[in-house]
Amino acid sequence: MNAIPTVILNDGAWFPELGLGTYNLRGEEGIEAIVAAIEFGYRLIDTAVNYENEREVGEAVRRSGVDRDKLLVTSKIPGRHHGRQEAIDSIKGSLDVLGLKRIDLHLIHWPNPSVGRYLETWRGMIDARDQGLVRSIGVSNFTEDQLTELIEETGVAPAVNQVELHPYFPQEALRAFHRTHGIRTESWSPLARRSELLTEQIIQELATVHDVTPTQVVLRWHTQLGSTPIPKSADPDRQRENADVFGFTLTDEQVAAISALERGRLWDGDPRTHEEM
Ligand SMILES: NC(=O)C1=CN([C@@H]2O[C@H](COP(=O)(O)OP(=O)(O)OC[C@H]3O[C@@H](n4cnc5c(N)ncnc54)[C@H](OP(=O)(O)O)[C@@H]3O)[C@@H](O)[C@H]2O)C=CC1
Ligand SMILES: O=C(O)C(=O)[C@@H](O)[C@H](O)C(=O)CO
Repeated sequence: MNAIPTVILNDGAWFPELGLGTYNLRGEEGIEAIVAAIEFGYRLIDTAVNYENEREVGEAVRRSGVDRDKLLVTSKIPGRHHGRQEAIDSIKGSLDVLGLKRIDLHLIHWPNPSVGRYLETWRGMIDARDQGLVRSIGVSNFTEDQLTELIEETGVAPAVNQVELHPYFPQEALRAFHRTHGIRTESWSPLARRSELLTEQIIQELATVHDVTPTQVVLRWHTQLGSTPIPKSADPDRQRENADVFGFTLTDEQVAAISALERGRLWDGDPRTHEEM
């Protein structure tokens, strides 16, 4: 298997082109699944306070035996912790539960615009970075307008915006905005949560053409768009399959044909209206 390549974020930190989602990976089985992924070469592990599995992620990092500096752990501030001091307290809480000295990338999980505290929260994230509690800071589910506000008010652009992105929802305009501002795109639900996406004719055809699996076609599409997908799998064979996508290249036409599957979000996760606490 080819190693997972890395890119450099706008703050100079390294960042893998593919990582592991951990939503619903909990308990001893969850720890074992995450350790297995690290053994296959995953270096980016995505968690959140609201996944209630930061303990498992921290334990997997320790158990893996891989040098801490070669692993990148992401966690996220939930809506109920919005606010400048609340953000710092939330990060300290995450560090405690993870049992780690540093979080590599911390995100505001959802902007929750009706609460109106994401800008204050962003100021707290900047403080936390300056205090060395986290290495990189970013956001999740932020729109262009919200990103613009953060940048104009603080002069600090998020390193990453983790958003819903898959062939049914390719987010072309938002990705272009990210490119202009040096923000790395990260794709959540990159496999569209194993919906009928994997049986779409174009995906099946390209899998045959490249002698890979449908999942690998989809994940390669993400990386060629310049986004970091974080597929979740509890199964070691599927984890290995998902990470092994750097040995073939889709043509520009093939990338465009996959993007043409666009039809919209998986569920009603529009961050202008959907809020999570
Ligand atoms: N910031 C945010 O608001 C959000 C962030 N996320 C993050 O993104 C991650 C990934 O998104 P998620 O919603 O989990 O969905 P994914 O698109 O990653 O799909 C996960 C599903 O696909 C299955 N699967 C994985 N690999 C394969 C494969 N090779 N072949 C067939 N089926 C496969 C998994 O099953 P199995 O485990 O059995 O393999 C699981 O049912 C989350 O885990 C979380 O970390 C997700 C949603 C919102
Ligand atoms: O997985 C995440 O990070 C989420 O934010 C989820 O809560 C997601 O919004 C979801 O699964 C809702 O059904």
